[in-house]
Amino acid sequence: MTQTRAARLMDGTALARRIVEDTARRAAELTERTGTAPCLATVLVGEDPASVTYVRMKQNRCRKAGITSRHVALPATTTTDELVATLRELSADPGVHGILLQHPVGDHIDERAAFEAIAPEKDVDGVTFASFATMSFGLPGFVSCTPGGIVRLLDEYGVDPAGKRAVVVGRSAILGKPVGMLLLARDATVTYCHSRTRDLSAAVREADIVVAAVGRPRLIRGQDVKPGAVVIDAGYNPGNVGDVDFDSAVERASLITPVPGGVGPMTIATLLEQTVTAAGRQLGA
Ligand SMILES: Nc1nc2c(c(=O)[nH]1)N[C@@H](CN(C=O)c1ccc(C(=O)N[C@@H](CCC(=O)O)C(=O)O)cc1)CN2
Repeated sequence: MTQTRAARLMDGTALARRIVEDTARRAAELTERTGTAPCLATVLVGEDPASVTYVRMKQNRCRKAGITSRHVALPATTTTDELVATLRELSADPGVHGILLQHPVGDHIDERAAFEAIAPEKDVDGVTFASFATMSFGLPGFVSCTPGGIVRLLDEYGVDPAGKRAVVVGRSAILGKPVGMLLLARDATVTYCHSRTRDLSAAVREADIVVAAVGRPRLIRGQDVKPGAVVIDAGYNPGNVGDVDFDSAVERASLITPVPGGVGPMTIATLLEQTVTAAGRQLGA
């Protein structure tokens, strides 16, 4: 008789719904107490269809949670200086409590310069150097949203990273690097893999926790997953395909995030939660 072992799914949709419900309660209390609703400014450069969809999802969720949103749509021809000026204006505007610059912004723009124009107290997407530093040192501040959401999922499913080998595949500024720092802060032994890693399969086979965050469809295959490992798929690829080959990985992992319904919803829930926190601090409540 053959025995099949399939991993438990980590349900990001359900956890995100609970976080958004709690955030909506906090937003209502804050609005009642201060007479001002929390406000998130979303900034989109160009009309990349995926980015348009993500920004719309964020605005819809804001509306449902009692957070107002102000949208700034800029043409694809926007220069770095123009984008920086827009973000500085929003940073100085007392009616805006959080700022989200949708990534990517286009190759002709210096994205880092743009991120750094966001005031740290309004950096609810956790993309500035200041947020990276506070997050890495476990100090008060805002975490990068997808990494923050991943750690919440691990907590929810009772996964303690302490002493575990965590392999992060990808080193982007808003995902790979910060998720590694959060896992390190939880005492995991963290290895980063990237395009110059010599033997990715060998590294992944050692991992108790794998975070796939590279944007390469189905790069991580079941045969490379250590039996019983926790597999987090943070890949966003066209057609809702993750970076993990789910069908093979689910047979080896103990816990795995699906795509869709895993990490994605947690990204937006974290953004909303941090927007209300930012508003509370700025409104002195
Ligand atoms: N400034 C930022 N830019 C980008 C981020 C980010 O966190 N900050 N992350 C990604 C894209 N992203 C948010 O912007 C995002 C992607 C996917 C989801 C999501 O909930 N996906 C669903 C499926 C959605 C669908 O049905 O199409 C899921 O996985 O279940 C949320 C946010 C890049 N840019």
